[in-house]
Amino acid sequence: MEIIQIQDAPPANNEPIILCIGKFDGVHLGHQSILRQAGRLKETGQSLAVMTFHPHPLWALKRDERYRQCVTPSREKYRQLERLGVSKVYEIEFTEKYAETTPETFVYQHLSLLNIKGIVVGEGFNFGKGRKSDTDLLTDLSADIGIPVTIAPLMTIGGQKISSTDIRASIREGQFEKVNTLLGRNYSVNGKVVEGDALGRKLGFPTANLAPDGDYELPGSGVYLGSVEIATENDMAGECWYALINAGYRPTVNGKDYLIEAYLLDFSGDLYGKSMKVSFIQKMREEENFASLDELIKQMNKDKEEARVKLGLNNHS
Ligand SMILES: Cc1cc2nc3c(=O)[nH]c(=O)nc-3n(C[C@H](O)[C@H](O)[C@H](O)COP(=O)(O)O)c2cc1C
Ligand SMILES: Nc1ncnc2c1ncn2[C@@H]1O[C@H](COP(=O)(O)OP(=O)(O)O)[C@@H](O)[C@H]1O
Repeated sequence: MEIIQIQDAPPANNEPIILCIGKFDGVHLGHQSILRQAGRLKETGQSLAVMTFHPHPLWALKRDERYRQCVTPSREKYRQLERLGVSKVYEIEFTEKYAETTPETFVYQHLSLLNIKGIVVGEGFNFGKGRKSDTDLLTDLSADIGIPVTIAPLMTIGGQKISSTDIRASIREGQFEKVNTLLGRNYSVNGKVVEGDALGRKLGFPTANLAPDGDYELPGSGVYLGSVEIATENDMAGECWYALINAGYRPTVNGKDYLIEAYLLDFSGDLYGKSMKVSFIQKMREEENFASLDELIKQMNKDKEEARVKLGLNNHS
């Protein structure tokens, strides 16, 4: 997949494309349905392209904290888009200056440089400077340069529209049954295994400490059931292990900074420096401040047993 970073107009290109425009944070079920709709419009010889923005406009312009972190920071977003058949991404660096782009400039001067056979956006899509820059205006301006626009209806679950903002809030609350349903896959954080205080192995629970590779919306403190995929040399498709994940501040050992660490069930080996994908399945309990390390170990053993029962693993290791 080709990723083209731009600050305003894209470089002129004659390759015929169907273009989806949006932030696509999370590449959730709603986004997936927009991409599927675009895929259906695609004729032989045409490819699927996405035009997206980074950072989120509401962070860039209003410093609204709810929009700083992402369900899928760029790298993970592009990995998910590629899986869904997208072969080209235009990533617009969203700045205060870019926000001044009028709808007319965006369509007549930017989009016109590409060979767009159709545009697909979700219902409620907004673009360009000014309040009336909605899907109707996009449809009208695009019609002037001969591009049909399809508005994909917003997908709902239980009467509620699927939204990246809600998903981010649910990640903070550790509600992974809900998050994973809305994403259509398990929420995950990618990164490298880094060294910690080397206490885990003394407690009988070595934990691979994660340095995330992007600005992820991170789970609230707690102990989670999940899995860890260890990357092979160049990609993320590697061995997968169930895991107990501790996210938070480790009050028992006076931890300072927020950390995600994973104890891989039935694994032994050296993971330092490897890339891993930590996926969250469900919350098991809150992180607690135990009076002693012995009490922490006792609880971790209970956690392990509970996890094995939940996962249907036999209890011999
Ligand atoms: C299953 C599991 C549950 C944990 N629960 C807690 C907890 O409730 N409170 C806490 O302070 N730390 C908890 N921890 C974190 C440990 O304190 C931490 O793994 C240990 O201090 C080792 O740190 P290290 O990786 O820096 O060596 C938990 C870790 C695991 C693997
Ligand atoms: N089952 C396991 N789960 C996680 N890490 C393991 C496991 N077995 C061995 N390891 C190794 O042990 C390291 C963690 O040991 P630990 O004593 O917690 O040290 P640190 O504080 O540096 O993370 C991991 O980074 C990994 O290399």
